[in-house]
Amino acid sequence: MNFHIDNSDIPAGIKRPNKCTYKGNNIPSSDPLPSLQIPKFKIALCQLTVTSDKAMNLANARSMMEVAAEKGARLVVLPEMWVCPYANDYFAKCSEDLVVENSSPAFRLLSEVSSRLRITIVGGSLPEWSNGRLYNTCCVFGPDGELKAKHRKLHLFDYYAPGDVPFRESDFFSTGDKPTIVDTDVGRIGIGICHDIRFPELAMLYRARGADLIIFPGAFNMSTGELLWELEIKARAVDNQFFVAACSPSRDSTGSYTIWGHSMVVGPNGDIKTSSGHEEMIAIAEIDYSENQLQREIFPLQQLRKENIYQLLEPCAPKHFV
Ligand SMILES: NC(=O)CC(=O)C(=O)O
Repeated sequence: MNFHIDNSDIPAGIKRPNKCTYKGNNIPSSDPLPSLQIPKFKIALCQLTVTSDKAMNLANARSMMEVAAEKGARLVVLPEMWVCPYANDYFAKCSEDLVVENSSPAFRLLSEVSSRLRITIVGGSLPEWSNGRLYNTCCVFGPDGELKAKHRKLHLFDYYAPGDVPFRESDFFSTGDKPTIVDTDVGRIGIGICHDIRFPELAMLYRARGADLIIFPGAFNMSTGELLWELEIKARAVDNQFFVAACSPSRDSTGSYTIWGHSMVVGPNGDIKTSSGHEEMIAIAEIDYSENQLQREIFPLQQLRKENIYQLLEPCAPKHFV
């Protein structure tokens, strides 16, 4: 299992000095933990109701972020697809070009709110239009209102469960091609979008790069949500011994795709720090990164790894098991 982190997409000011090549058995045994110096802070997950009226969604996001900041949150998170319903009919018509200056109302909103309220915003995701392609994209803004990172969903959600409504994101979106890890005022954060949570290698990569927290804007449906939402969030947290936060739209959002909700923050030992129901609300939790360190002392998993035994070099043929 070889990973190469390319953070060339991250603005120069926040680039890590060295690129890191993670070769499976080469996970640093003691991560750099600059964030231990960061005092406890509050994270707010805004579980918005998304309608077919984009202007209304933007206004609603603005007021929920303002309430979150009033409640003391320094890190505010929005859900996957908060500018339009998570439905094929809306992606192209609600898309925004994030590069052409002033052409993205959502970009302007996130930049303005983050700088005015002096907060870090992980801006959920929106349909991004770029060079003739659509991406499902998350933007991260710092308290100076600057874009710090942009993550394009790496794993598109193509789903065909018998008896359930099929969904093919790949009919509309192109995939991203980079992991996204960003140093912010509230720690080193790895970003994934929804289905990205099902690929543990991505979270492991973020762990190897010293992430304190991973954030997944997401929108699981009623079947996958009930069975897997909490399980996936907890699994990524306990395997990697860091915080994981996942923020969903509320269930009464518009569209044929019914959303599970239950935005949640889970700590490094698997305990739920906050969890919403399925209705519109803001879920707030306190994050203390010393819990990551404590958990790593209680269970020193990194030191026990035996990559020489289970490193994934190639797809396993059955003969490997005899
Ligand atoms: N939005 C998604 O990627 C949906 C998903 O992963 C799910 O399980 O539902």
